[in-house]
Formats: sequence, structure tokens, C-alpha cells
Amino acid sequence: MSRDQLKQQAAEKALGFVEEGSVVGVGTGSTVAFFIDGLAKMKARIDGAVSSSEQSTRQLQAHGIPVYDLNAVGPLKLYIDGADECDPWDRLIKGGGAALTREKIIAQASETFVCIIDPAKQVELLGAFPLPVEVVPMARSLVGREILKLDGQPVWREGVVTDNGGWIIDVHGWRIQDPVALEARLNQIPGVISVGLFAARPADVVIVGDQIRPKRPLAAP
Ligand SMILES: O=C[C@H](O)[C@H](O)[C@H](O)COP(=O)(O)O
Repeated sequence: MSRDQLKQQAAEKALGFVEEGSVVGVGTGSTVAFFIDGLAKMKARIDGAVSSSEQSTRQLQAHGIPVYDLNAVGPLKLYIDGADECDPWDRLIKGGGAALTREKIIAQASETFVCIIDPAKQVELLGAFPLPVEVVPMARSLVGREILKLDGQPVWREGVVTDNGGWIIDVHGWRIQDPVALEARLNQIPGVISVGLFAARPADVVIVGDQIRPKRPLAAP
């Protein structure tokens, strides 16, 4: 089975989490694109969506699904999104498509975050996928120097401007032993808008292909 078929399987399985009459939080990316296509088939049974990117908004609206401002609808029951990497404790690297900030906002605003991936996204240790960090443009060099002090190799994703007007730095070379601590540390650097580590608020459910993956228990301290 191809990676696209496995992404589509995960997306279709996630449709089972969508409740009648609800507003669904919708992420961004190629896996979510399959989810949006599936959601379109049940659009008469939902109220609409909150979207994490202009790209997803366009796809939702093309299907005739109403897209709401998060401020207008308040907390959400469900958020569906993909990821670039997922560790055994459902902590994620996201932002390969530069949508990390709005994704993080909607994940935080949602009761249940269902992450949909193909098996190749599963890792023991996060960091082989370069970690995206969104920054205020004038802080790019400053944040880069701070990342160097933490032994990361910052690479500016030149030419990419996010939906929020931010720039992206991809950090190479980290094997992330403590993602919660690294997320908190990076969030302290002035000029960082958000960090593509979803560790303090991991996914609640991970679907890999057509399977809901069991969560590995955290080792006792
Ligand atoms: O910014 C993009 C998002 O975090 C995506 O959810 C992530 O990059 C996964 O995308 P895809 O499903 O295309 O692999």
C-alpha cells in the first residue's frame, strides 16, 4: 500500500470521531486533505469547521463547508491534524507545511486532538525531521544564534511567509530527549512565535493507517 493510501485510511478512520452538529477543528497538510474530502461527504451532518491555514480554508470552502473564526465558536470537541513525526508517547513534530502556530492554537482549544499519520512518521526519538520554529521576521538572526547555543543548526526556510506573516527556521541536528523541556526553553526566546514541538499538549489519539495506536505508558519517574 502506498503512503498516500495509508494517509487516506487514517483520514477516513478519523471521520468516525466527528459528532453530529459539531464544529470540527481541521489541521493542514496532505493527510488532512484526505480528511477534508471525507468530511465533505458528511457536511450536511456537521455545523462547520475551524481551519488552521488558508490552504485548508480554501479546500473546506470549495466543498461548501462553513469555516468559522475560533473566537466565534469557543472551545472545540475535536481537532484532526497530521504530523511530521510522532514518538511512542504521541508527542509530535509539526510545521513541515508552516502551519504550526494556528495548529497549536486549535489543538490547545480542543478537547480531543486526533493525529492522523502514515507509519513512516513513527519514531522512537523526535528530531530526525528538522524542527520548525516560527519567528517574527526581525528576530530571525537572534533566534538562530540562541538555537546555536543549544547545539541546534538553524536553517532559514527562505522565501516562506506563514499565514501570520512569520518566518520559519528549521532546526537540524537535534535528537530530542526531553521534548517538553525543549519546547518550554524555545518558547522563552524573544521573537519565537511558536515551536513545532507538540509535547506539553501531545495528541490524545494517534491513528496510523486504519489502526488506532495504543499509547506507550510513560516510565515511572
Ligand atoms: O504545517 C504543517 C502541518 O504541521 C502538517 O500537519 C504536517 O506537516 C504533516 O503534513 P502531511 O500530512 O502533508 O505529511
